[in-house]
Amino acid sequence: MDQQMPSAAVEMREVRKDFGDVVALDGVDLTIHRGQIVGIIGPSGAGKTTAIRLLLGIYAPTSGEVRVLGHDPSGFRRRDREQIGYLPQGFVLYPDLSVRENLNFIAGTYGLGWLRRRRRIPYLLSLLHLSDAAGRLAQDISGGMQRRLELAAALVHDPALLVLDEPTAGLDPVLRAEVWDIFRDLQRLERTIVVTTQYVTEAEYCDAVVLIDGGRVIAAGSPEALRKQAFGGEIVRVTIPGLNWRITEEILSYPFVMGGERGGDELRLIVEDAGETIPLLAERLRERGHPVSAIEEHRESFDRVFVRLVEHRGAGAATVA
Ligand SMILES: Nc1ncnc2c1ncn2[C@@H]1O[C@H](COP(=O)(O)OP(=O)(O)OP(=O)(O)O)[C@@H](O)[C@H]1O
Repeated sequence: MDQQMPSAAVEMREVRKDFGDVVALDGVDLTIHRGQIVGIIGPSGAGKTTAIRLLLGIYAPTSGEVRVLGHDPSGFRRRDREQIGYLPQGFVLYPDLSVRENLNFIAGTYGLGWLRRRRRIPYLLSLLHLSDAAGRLAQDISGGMQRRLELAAALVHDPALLVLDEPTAGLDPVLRAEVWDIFRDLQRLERTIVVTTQYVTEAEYCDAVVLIDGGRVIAAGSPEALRKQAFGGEIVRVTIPGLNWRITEEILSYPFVMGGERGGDELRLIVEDAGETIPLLAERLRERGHPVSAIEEHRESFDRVFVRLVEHRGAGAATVA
Protein backbone atom coordinates (compact mmCIF):
# COMPACT_ATOMS: atom_id res chain seq x y z
CA MET A 1 0.00 0.00 0.00
CA ASP A 2 1.16 3.56 -0.71
CA GLN A 3 2.81 4.88 2.46
CA GLN A 4 1.38 8.34 1.79
CA MET A 5 -2.19 7.08 1.94
CA PRO A 6 -4.07 7.20 5.23
CA SER A 7 -4.78 3.68 6.46
CA ALA A 8 -8.51 4.18 7.08
CA ALA A 9 -10.71 4.30 3.99
CA VAL A 10 -13.60 5.81 5.94
CA GLU A 11 -13.83 7.55 9.27
CA MET A 12 -16.85 9.06 10.99
CA ARG A 13 -16.56 10.84 14.31
CA GLU A 14 -19.61 11.72 16.40
CA VAL A 15 -21.71 12.10 13.28
CA ARG A 16 -25.28 13.30 13.52
CA LYS A 17 -27.66 13.88 10.65
CA ASP A 18 -31.05 15.49 11.12
CA PHE A 19 -33.80 15.89 8.55
CA GLY A 20 -36.01 18.51 10.22
CA ASP A 21 -37.31 16.78 13.35
CA VAL A 22 -36.09 13.35 12.24
CA VAL A 23 -32.72 12.29 13.67
CA ALA A 24 -31.52 9.87 10.99
CA LEU A 25 -28.10 9.24 12.57
CA ASP A 26 -26.79 10.14 16.00
CA GLY A 27 -23.36 9.80 17.63
CA VAL A 28 -21.97 7.56 14.88
CA ASP A 29 -18.30 6.62 15.22
CA LEU A 30 -16.96 4.42 12.50
CA THR A 31 -13.61 3.38 11.06
CA ILE A 32 -13.37 1.29 7.91
CA HIS A 33 -9.91 0.00 7.07
CA ARG A 34 -8.64 -0.38 3.55
CA GLY A 35 -9.10 -3.78 1.98
CA GLN A 36 -12.00 -4.74 4.22
CA ILE A 37 -15.53 -5.77 3.37
CA VAL A 38 -17.67 -3.88 5.84
CA GLY A 39 -21.39 -4.46 6.18
CA ILE A 40 -23.67 -1.72 7.44
CA ILE A 41 -26.59 -3.75 8.64
CA GLY A 42 -29.90 -2.73 10.11
CA PRO A 43 -33.65 -2.75 9.58
CA SER A 44 -35.49 -0.44 7.22
CA GLY A 45 -35.19 3.17 8.39
CA ALA A 46 -32.13 2.44 10.55
CA GLY A 47 -30.04 5.09 8.79
CA LYS A 48 -27.98 2.97 6.36
CA THR A 49 -28.63 5.01 3.22
CA THR A 50 -28.07 8.23 5.15
CA ALA A 51 -24.66 6.92 6.28
CA ILE A 52 -23.77 6.04 2.68
CA ARG A 53 -24.87 9.43 1.38
CA LEU A 54 -22.69 11.12 3.99
CA LEU A 55 -19.70 9.09 2.75
CA LEU A 56 -20.34 10.19 -0.80
CA GLY A 57 -20.80 13.87 0.09
CA ILE A 58 -24.43 13.82 -1.09
CA TYR A 59 -25.36 14.99 2.43
CA ALA A 60 -23.30 17.03 4.90
CA PRO A 61 -23.48 15.97 8.54
CA THR A 62 -25.50 18.18 10.91
CA SER A 63 -22.55 17.78 13.28
CA GLY A 64 -19.44 15.63 13.52
CA GLU A 65 -16.79 14.75 11.02
CA VAL A 66 -16.61 12.47 7.97
CA ARG A 67 -13.38 11.52 6.17
CA VAL A 68 -13.27 9.29 3.11
CA LEU A 69 -9.88 8.31 1.64
CA GLY A 70 -8.44 11.09 3.79
CA HIS A 71 -10.76 13.86 2.57
CA ASP A 72 -13.94 15.58 3.66
CA PRO A 73 -16.55 14.37 1.14
CA SER A 74 -18.18 17.81 0.93
CA GLY A 75 -14.91 19.08 -0.59
CA PHE A 76 -14.28 16.11 -2.91
CA ARG A 77 -12.45 16.91 -6.11
CA ARG A 78 -12.85 14.99 -9.31
CA ARG A 79 -9.85 12.78 -8.54
CA ASP A 80 -11.36 11.87 -5.13
CA ARG A 81 -14.65 10.90 -6.73
CA GLU A 82 -12.84 8.82 -9.34
CA GLN A 83 -11.61 6.58 -6.53
CA ILE A 84 -15.15 5.72 -5.49
CA GLY A 85 -17.62 3.38 -7.17
CA TYR A 86 -21.23 3.76 -6.06
CA LEU A 87 -24.14 1.43 -6.61
CA PRO A 88 -27.28 3.23 -5.44
CA GLN A 89 -30.41 1.44 -4.31
CA GLY A 90 -32.69 0.58 -7.21
CA PHE A 91 -30.08 1.46 -9.86
CA VAL A 92 -31.53 0.98 -13.31
CA LEU A 93 -29.62 -0.13 -16.39
CA TYR A 94 -30.46 0.82 -19.94
CA PRO A 95 -32.81 -2.03 -20.82
CA ASP A 96 -32.56 -1.68 -24.58
CA LEU A 97 -28.76 -1.63 -24.66
CA SER A 98 -26.77 -4.84 -24.57
CA VAL A 99 -24.64 -5.79 -21.58
CA ARG A 100 -21.50 -4.58 -23.38
CA GLU A 101 -23.19 -1.41 -24.63
CA ASN A 102 -24.31 -0.55 -21.10
CA LEU A 103 -20.73 -0.78 -19.85
CA ASN A 104 -19.44 1.14 -22.85
CA PHE A 105 -21.93 3.90 -22.26
CA ILE A 106 -21.15 4.17 -18.55
CA ALA A 107 -17.40 4.06 -19.23
CA GLY A 108 -17.96 7.01 -21.56
CA THR A 109 -19.68 9.00 -18.82
CA TYR A 110 -16.57 8.46 -16.66
CA GLY A 111 -14.42 9.74 -19.50
CA LEU A 112 -12.62 6.44 -20.15
CA GLY A 113 -10.92 6.57 -23.53
CA TRP A 114 -11.29 3.93 -26.22
CA LEU A 115 -8.02 2.20 -25.37
CA ARG A 116 -8.82 1.82 -21.66
CA ARG A 117 -12.32 0.61 -22.46
CA ARG A 118 -10.99 -2.00 -24.84
CA ARG A 119 -9.09 -3.56 -21.96
CA ARG A 120 -11.39 -2.78 -19.06
CA ILE A 121 -14.74 -3.95 -20.42
CA PRO A 122 -13.73 -7.51 -21.38
CA TYR A 123 -11.95 -7.74 -18.02
CA LEU A 124 -15.11 -6.73 -16.12
CA LEU A 125 -17.30 -9.01 -18.21
CA SER A 126 -15.04 -11.88 -17.25
CA LEU A 127 -14.71 -10.86 -13.57
CA LEU A 128 -18.50 -10.73 -13.22
CA HIS A 129 -19.13 -13.86 -15.29
CA LEU A 130 -20.95 -11.94 -18.01
CA SER A 131 -18.75 -12.64 -21.03
CA ASP A 132 -21.25 -15.06 -22.59
CA ALA A 133 -24.08 -12.55 -22.13
CA ALA A 134 -22.16 -9.54 -23.50
CA GLY A 135 -24.35 -9.23 -26.61
CA ARG A 136 -27.72 -9.72 -24.91
CA LEU A 137 -30.03 -6.84 -24.09
CA ALA A 138 -29.99 -5.87 -20.40
CA GLN A 139 -33.76 -6.38 -20.28
CA ASP A 140 -33.42 -10.00 -21.43
CA ILE A 141 -30.89 -11.25 -18.87
CA SER A 142 -31.76 -12.76 -15.48
CA GLY A 143 -32.12 -10.69 -12.30
CA GLY A 144 -28.83 -12.03 -10.96
CA MET A 145 -27.04 -11.10 -14.18
CA GLN A 146 -28.60 -7.65 -14.10
CA ARG A 147 -27.25 -7.15 -10.59
CA ARG A 148 -23.80 -8.28 -11.72
CA LEU A 149 -24.00 -5.85 -14.62
CA GLU A 150 -24.90 -3.06 -12.18
CA LEU A 151 -21.84 -4.00 -10.14
CA ALA A 152 -19.71 -3.95 -13.29
CA ALA A 153 -21.04 -0.45 -13.97
CA ALA A 154 -19.92 0.69 -10.50
CA LEU A 155 -16.47 -0.79 -11.19
CA VAL A 156 -15.91 0.50 -14.67
CA HIS A 157 -13.46 3.28 -13.65
CA ASP A 158 -11.52 0.90 -11.35
CA PRO A 159 -12.32 2.58 -8.01
CA ALA A 160 -10.42 1.79 -4.79
CA LEU A 161 -13.55 2.12 -2.64
CA LEU A 162 -16.86 0.55 -3.55
CA VAL A 163 -20.00 1.80 -1.85
CA LEU A 164 -22.96 -0.46 -2.47
CA ASP A 165 -26.43 0.33 -1.17
CA GLU A 166 -28.38 -2.92 -0.74
CA PRO A 167 -26.84 -4.71 -3.73
CA THR A 168 -28.46 -8.01 -2.78
CA ALA A 169 -31.98 -6.67 -2.16
CA GLY A 170 -34.63 -8.74 -3.87
CA LEU A 171 -32.25 -11.55 -4.90
CA ASP A 172 -32.86 -15.14 -3.86
CA PRO A 173 -30.34 -16.71 -1.46
CA VAL A 174 -28.40 -18.46 -4.25
CA LEU A 175 -27.92 -15.26 -6.21
CA ARG A 176 -27.08 -13.37 -3.04
CA ALA A 177 -24.32 -15.88 -2.28
CA GLU A 178 -23.05 -15.41 -5.85
CA VAL A 179 -22.87 -11.64 -5.40
CA TRP A 180 -20.93 -12.10 -2.15
CA ASP A 181 -18.47 -14.38 -3.98
CA ILE A 182 -17.84 -11.52 -6.34
CA PHE A 183 -17.20 -9.15 -3.41
CA ARG A 184 -14.58 -11.59 -2.21
CA ASP A 185 -12.96 -11.61 -5.68
CA LEU A 186 -12.86 -7.82 -5.53
CA GLN A 187 -11.35 -7.90 -2.08
CA ARG A 188 -8.54 -10.05 -3.41
CA LEU A 189 -7.89 -7.15 -5.78
CA GLU A 190 -7.42 -4.98 -2.65
CA ARG A 191 -10.63 -3.07 -2.99
CA THR A 192 -12.46 -1.72 0.06
CA ILE A 193 -16.16 -2.53 0.03
CA VAL A 194 -18.84 -0.83 2.10
CA VAL A 195 -22.13 -2.57 1.66
CA THR A 196 -25.53 -2.04 3.27
CA THR A 197 -28.02 -4.84 3.70
CA GLN A 198 -31.24 -5.66 5.47
CA TYR A 199 -30.27 -9.34 5.44
CA VAL A 200 -28.76 -9.82 8.85
CA THR A 201 -27.37 -13.24 7.87
CA GLU A 202 -25.03 -11.52 5.40
CA ALA A 203 -23.08 -10.21 8.41
CA GLU A 204 -21.33 -13.57 8.35
CA TYR A 205 -19.63 -12.74 5.03
CA CYS A 206 -18.14 -9.43 6.21
CA ASP A 207 -14.75 -8.73 7.78
CA ALA A 208 -16.44 -6.19 10.00
CA VAL A 209 -20.05 -5.36 10.69
CA VAL A 210 -21.69 -2.16 11.85
CA LEU A 211 -25.13 -2.83 13.27
CA ILE A 212 -27.34 0.22 13.27
CA ASP A 213 -30.81 0.65 14.62
CA GLY A 214 -32.73 3.87 15.10
CA GLY A 215 -29.80 5.94 13.81
CA ARG A 216 -27.33 4.61 16.38
CA VAL A 217 -24.51 2.13 16.08
CA ILE A 218 -25.46 -0.61 18.50
CA ALA A 219 -22.44 -2.80 17.86
CA ALA A 220 -19.42 -2.92 15.57
CA GLY A 221 -16.69 -5.47 15.06
CA SER A 222 -15.94 -8.77 13.38
CA PRO A 223 -18.87 -11.23 13.14
CA GLU A 224 -17.15 -13.37 15.78
CA ALA A 225 -16.67 -10.43 18.14
CA LEU A 226 -20.33 -9.47 17.79
CA ARG A 227 -21.45 -13.02 18.46
CA LYS A 228 -19.33 -13.01 21.58
CA GLN A 229 -20.62 -9.62 22.65
CA ALA A 230 -24.23 -10.75 22.21
CA PHE A 231 -23.92 -13.81 24.40
CA GLY A 232 -21.12 -12.80 26.75
CA GLY A 233 -18.75 -15.42 25.34
CA GLU A 234 -18.61 -18.39 22.98
CA ILE A 235 -21.05 -21.26 23.30
CA VAL A 236 -20.21 -24.94 23.77
CA ARG A 237 -22.97 -27.51 23.47
CA VAL A 238 -22.57 -30.68 25.54
CA THR A 239 -24.92 -33.65 25.44
CA ILE A 240 -24.86 -36.01 28.42
CA PRO A 241 -27.47 -38.81 28.42
CA GLY A 242 -29.32 -38.73 31.74
CA LEU A 243 -28.15 -35.19 32.53
CA ASN A 244 -29.61 -34.03 35.86
CA TRP A 245 -29.47 -30.88 37.98
CA ARG A 246 -26.65 -32.18 40.17
CA ILE A 247 -24.34 -32.76 37.18
CA THR A 248 -25.47 -29.45 35.66
CA GLU A 249 -24.53 -27.54 38.79
CA GLU A 250 -21.19 -29.31 38.95
CA ILE A 251 -20.35 -28.37 35.35
CA LEU A 252 -21.49 -24.78 35.85
CA SER A 253 -19.05 -24.52 38.75
CA TYR A 254 -15.99 -25.41 36.61
CA PRO A 255 -13.66 -22.39 36.54
CA PHE A 256 -13.61 -22.19 32.72
CA VAL A 257 -17.43 -22.12 32.47
CA MET A 258 -18.89 -18.62 32.66
CA GLY A 259 -22.57 -19.53 32.53
CA GLY A 260 -25.07 -21.66 30.72
CA GLU A 261 -28.38 -23.39 30.73
CA ARG A 262 -29.84 -26.85 30.44
CA GLY A 263 -32.46 -28.23 28.06
CA GLY A 264 -33.13 -31.95 28.55
CA ASP A 265 -29.87 -33.86 28.08
CA GLU A 266 -28.16 -30.84 26.56
CA LEU A 267 -26.16 -28.06 28.22
CA ARG A 268 -25.26 -24.84 26.48
CA LEU A 269 -22.25 -23.39 28.19
CA ILE A 270 -20.77 -19.92 27.83
CA VAL A 271 -17.00 -19.92 27.77
CA GLU A 272 -14.27 -17.45 26.89
CA ASP A 273 -12.81 -19.52 24.05
CA ALA A 274 -14.60 -22.62 22.76
CA GLY A 275 -11.53 -24.03 20.99
CA GLU A 276 -9.47 -23.96 24.18
CA THR A 277 -12.28 -25.06 26.48
CA ILE A 278 -13.59 -28.12 24.65
CA PRO A 279 -10.53 -30.36 25.35
CA LEU A 280 -10.39 -29.18 28.99
CA LEU A 281 -14.08 -29.84 29.45
CA ALA A 282 -13.94 -33.24 27.74
CA GLU A 283 -11.05 -34.24 29.99
CA ARG A 284 -12.82 -33.08 33.16
CA LEU A 285 -16.09 -34.85 32.23
CA ARG A 286 -14.19 -38.05 31.49
CA GLU A 287 -12.38 -37.87 34.86
CA ARG A 288 -15.70 -37.36 36.61
CA GLY A 289 -17.24 -40.30 34.78
CA HIS A 290 -20.00 -38.36 33.00
CA PRO A 291 -20.94 -40.09 29.73
CA VAL A 292 -20.67 -37.41 27.03
CA SER A 293 -22.34 -38.23 23.68
CA ALA A 294 -21.52 -34.91 21.96
CA ILE A 295 -19.44 -31.82 22.65
CA GLU A 296 -19.05 -29.05 20.11
CA GLU A 297 -18.95 -25.32 19.57
CA HIS A 298 -22.34 -23.81 18.84
CA ARG A 299 -22.49 -20.81 16.52
CA GLU A 300 -25.75 -18.92 16.90
CA SER A 301 -27.37 -17.61 13.73
CA PHE A 302 -26.77 -13.95 13.06
CA ASP A 303 -30.51 -13.32 13.30
CA ARG A 304 -30.34 -14.27 16.97
CA VAL A 305 -27.13 -12.33 17.47
CA PHE A 306 -28.75 -9.23 16.04
CA VAL A 307 -31.93 -9.58 18.11
CA ARG A 308 -29.83 -10.10 21.20
CA LEU A 309 -27.67 -7.05 20.54
CA VAL A 310 -30.72 -4.89 19.87
CA GLU A 311 -32.38 -6.10 23.09
CA HIS A 312 -29.29 -5.61 25.18
CA ARG A 313 -27.98 -2.59 23.28
CA GLY A 314 -24.53 -4.17 23.27
CA ALA A 315 -24.39 -4.70 27.03
CA GLY A 316 -23.56 -8.40 26.66
CA ALA A 317 -25.06 -11.13 28.81
CA ALA A 318 -23.85 -14.11 30.78
CA THR A 319 -26.55 -16.63 29.94
CA VAL A 320 -27.89 -18.20 26.77
CA ALA A 321 -31.51 -17.29 26.08
N1 LIG B 1 -34.21 13.12 2.73
C1 LIG B 1 -34.86 12.80 3.84
N2 LIG B 1 -35.77 13.63 4.39
C2 LIG B 1 -36.41 13.33 5.55
N3 LIG B 1 -36.21 12.20 6.25
C3 LIG B 1 -35.31 11.32 5.76
C4 LIG B 1 -34.60 11.57 4.53
N4 LIG B 1 -33.77 10.52 4.30
C5 LIG B 1 -33.97 9.66 5.31
N5 LIG B 1 -34.89 10.14 6.19
C6 LIG B 1 -35.32 9.47 7.43
O1 LIG B 1 -34.15 9.11 8.15
C7 LIG B 1 -34.28 7.80 8.71
C8 LIG B 1 -33.19 6.90 8.17
O2 LIG B 1 -33.44 6.66 6.78
P1 LIG B 1 -32.47 5.82 5.83
O3 LIG B 1 -33.04 5.90 4.45
O4 LIG B 1 -31.08 6.26 6.02
O5 LIG B 1 -32.66 4.36 6.43
P2 LIG B 1 -32.23 2.95 5.80
O6 LIG B 1 -31.64 2.18 6.91
O7 LIG B 1 -31.38 3.19 4.60
O8 LIG B 1 -33.61 2.32 5.37
P3 LIG B 1 -33.95 1.36 4.09
O9 LIG B 1 -33.31 0.04 4.38
O10 LIG B 1 -35.43 1.31 4.10
O11 LIG B 1 -33.37 2.03 2.89
C9 LIG B 1 -35.69 7.34 8.39
O12 LIG B 1 -36.52 7.67 9.48
C10 LIG B 1 -36.05 8.16 7.16
O13 LIG B 1 -37.44 8.34 7.09
